[in-house]
Amino acid sequence: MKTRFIYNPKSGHNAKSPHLLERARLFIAQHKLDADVVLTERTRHATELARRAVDDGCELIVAIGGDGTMNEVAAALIDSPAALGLIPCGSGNGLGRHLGIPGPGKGAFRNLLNGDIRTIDTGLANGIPFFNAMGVGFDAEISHRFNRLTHRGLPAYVHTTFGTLFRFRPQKYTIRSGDMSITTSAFIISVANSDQYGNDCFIAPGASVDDGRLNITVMKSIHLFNALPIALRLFTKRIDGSASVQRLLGPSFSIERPVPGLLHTDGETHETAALIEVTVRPRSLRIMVPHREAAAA
Ligand SMILES: Nc1ncnc2c1ncn2[C@@H]1O[C@H](COP(=O)(O)OP(=O)(O)OP(=O)(O)O)[C@@H](O)[C@H]1O
Repeated sequence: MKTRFIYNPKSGHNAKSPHLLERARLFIAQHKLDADVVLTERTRHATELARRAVDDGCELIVAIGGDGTMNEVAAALIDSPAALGLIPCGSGNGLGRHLGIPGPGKGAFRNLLNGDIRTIDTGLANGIPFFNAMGVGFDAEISHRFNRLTHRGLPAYVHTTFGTLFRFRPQKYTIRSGDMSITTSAFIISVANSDQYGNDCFIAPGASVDDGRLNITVMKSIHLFNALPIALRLFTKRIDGSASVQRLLGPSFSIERPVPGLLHTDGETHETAALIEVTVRPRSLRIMVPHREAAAA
């Protein structure tokens, strides 16, 4: 299978140590693969590299990075015959965790040799693709601040979150889907394809990446007294029981706010219009996941 590895030297652990670059090259040599490794040089470059890989006839295109790199590579593979491979090494790895794709020290490379191909849904927010989750409000603000940090990881994420939490003000939104319309003040509106943001923080427990539907989670208010209980619920898949949370499921939604602002797609932020149209493109991305028997073992 003609394969190309796309390595982001700036993501997660790669920024601290380039050992995965060497590991990928060694893996190719050891298994005599028809494969090569290319490095990203700037934001969005991974999409260009992945497009070129598809044009070159690659059947497997492997992102070595976090959810941002995964998103950029996957964006070029929508509706293409090429499959995405993941060596998840970012700070959250939401899609990889949801799909049971192990980290590089735990079988991610082996998975590329003996994995199964699954075809998953793609979400689009005003035309911008996402594969794990998109969101507005506090969610997008945190992504924006987090992306500007030089030191990432769970401790930095927790620090950024709590540093911003009590200063952030909820905004008014109208969510529409078919005949349904809800106007509410919300702290976060998250639209998830998978069940988690990353780091086993479950924003949409029970979500499926191939059911042709997206999961909206509206968090209405977060304040001094409910922040910790909500955090505990997020990490124990019990967010549904919170009085501050409302969930919706469907193939398309619009989310309207009074003014334009930020949204994030898989953790990368974008300025966008006040009206956000969110749609799903069912089963449009092929991705290599652990072989069913190996995953069950
Ligand atoms: N050579 C480069 N120089 C600077 N930025 C880059 C380069 N290559 C890719 N990027 C950008 O690096 C960003 C971070 O990548 P990625 O999300 O994979 O890592 P992460 O943020 O550490 O992981 P996670 O999303 O899991 O937290 C992406 O926005 C990507 O566009």
